[in-house]
Amino acid sequence: MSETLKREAAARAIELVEPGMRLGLGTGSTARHFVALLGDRVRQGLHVVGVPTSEETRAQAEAEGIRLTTLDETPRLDLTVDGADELDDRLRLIKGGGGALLREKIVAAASARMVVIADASKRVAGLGRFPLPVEVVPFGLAATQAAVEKIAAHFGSQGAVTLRRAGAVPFVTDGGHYILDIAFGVIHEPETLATALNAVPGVMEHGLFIGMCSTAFLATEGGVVVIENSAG
Ligand SMILES: O=C[C@H](O)[C@H](O)[C@H](O)COP(=O)(O)O
Repeated sequence: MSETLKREAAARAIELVEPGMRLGLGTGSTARHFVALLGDRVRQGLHVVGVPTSEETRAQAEAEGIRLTTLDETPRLDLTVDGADELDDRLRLIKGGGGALLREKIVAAASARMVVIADASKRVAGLGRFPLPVEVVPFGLAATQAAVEKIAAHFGSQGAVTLRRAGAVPFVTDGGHYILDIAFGVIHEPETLATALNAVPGVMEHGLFIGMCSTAFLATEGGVVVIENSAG
């Protein structure tokens, strides 16, 4: 996706921001455009407060001069704007390609509204083309991975469950956890899979965001397509 299209999707989401709003600030290359545009608005005098979903976004938002808060100080947010790795027509999402899924999900759950910004290539008929990230605690990794592999096989995974790496060492999330990426191909029952993964000791969170997103702005060469989901 070109940076221009990412920015167009972000610009549509900026139109939803109103003075005084409490915002969740997403993570990734598309959310980065939203934070940059928000910084422009703040410099023009807009008063909002934001909760970043990663240390990367925190650093960007601070550099942009956006006032930040925490969910401890501000437990309810008005709007979260974030990217996604995949979404279907019911606005079920896969997130976590950048490893920020745990904070992203906590922030989205604390928000009255979650809006996804992405390009149309992220839209799929069925989730699972993008490997599903599962965040796990380092303690007991082999046992947790074995349990996740069993679930992956039960739910039709045709591929591997892979420990995400950053060079020679495991990738470590902002929360100090590891990521297992499950190659599915197609996930036939995302809701049931989500429940099964949530039940594994050692699994902190997974990248299936179901029933959380209410609106998506998908940028195409021909303009921004809007998908709404009243259940989100
Ligand atoms: O952990 C990362 C997040 O879930 C991102 O929002 C997701 O990976 C999409 O990122 P991008 O906008 O760079 O494609």
